Amino acid sequence: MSAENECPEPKRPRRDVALMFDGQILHMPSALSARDLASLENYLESDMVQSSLQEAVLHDSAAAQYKSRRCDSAWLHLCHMPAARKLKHAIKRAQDEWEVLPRTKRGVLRCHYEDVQYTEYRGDRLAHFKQWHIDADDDGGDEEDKREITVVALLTEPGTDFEGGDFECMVPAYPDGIHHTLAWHKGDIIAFLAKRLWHRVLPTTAGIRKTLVLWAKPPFK
Ligand SMILES: O=C(O)CCC(=O)C(=O)O
Ligand SMILES: [Fe+2]
Repeated sequence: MSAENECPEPKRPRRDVALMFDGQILHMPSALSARDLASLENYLESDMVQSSLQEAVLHDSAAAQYKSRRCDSAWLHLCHMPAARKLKHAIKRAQDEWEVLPRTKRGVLRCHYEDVQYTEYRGDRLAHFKQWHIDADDDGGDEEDKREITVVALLTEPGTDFEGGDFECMVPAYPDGIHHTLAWHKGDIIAFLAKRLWHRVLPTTAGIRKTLVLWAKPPFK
């Protein structure tokens, strides 16, 4: 068959990496390829991962306001997955933008990556993280409060794989800022400053919303 007769899958128009919402979110469209997503899907559906999903734990820092959350999470190494490399690449891209983590004299990023948080927001649980929160509190003393950069990868498609589950943010800050809803797609990655961006996830009303979150913090001495 000649190339003209082949019928490739329709591709979404390529979108560029963009700073959004007053520069508080760095949006990286299609950062995960169809192949990355397919291998992740197999792994995330395995008994090993499914049996380690647990009701997500609340962070008790007062300012971070982790008070209202209902979803299932597992902490994963993902070291063998191409997606892990892409998440770290997104952290590096965010560091280039915001310079919040140290670098070596040669300019190489020095940081500690947490394990990856995989979360399922199930429609049948009306799962959510609807409490406005930041991921780390400047004045907090918890290990989580050392987080500087958050990256989130969306693994299922809004409106197709799940309903609801909007990612919302408020800029410049909660409670008096402007309220935005992120328009993003399966395979997109966003990055933001863990101590700065006020955000939340509205209830998923059908299907399953799935995300990976990676946090980077300064290296241990
Ligand atoms: O799943 C998301 O889109 C973000 C989740 C979140 O805000 C968090 O785990 O702190
Ligand atoms: Fe968060």
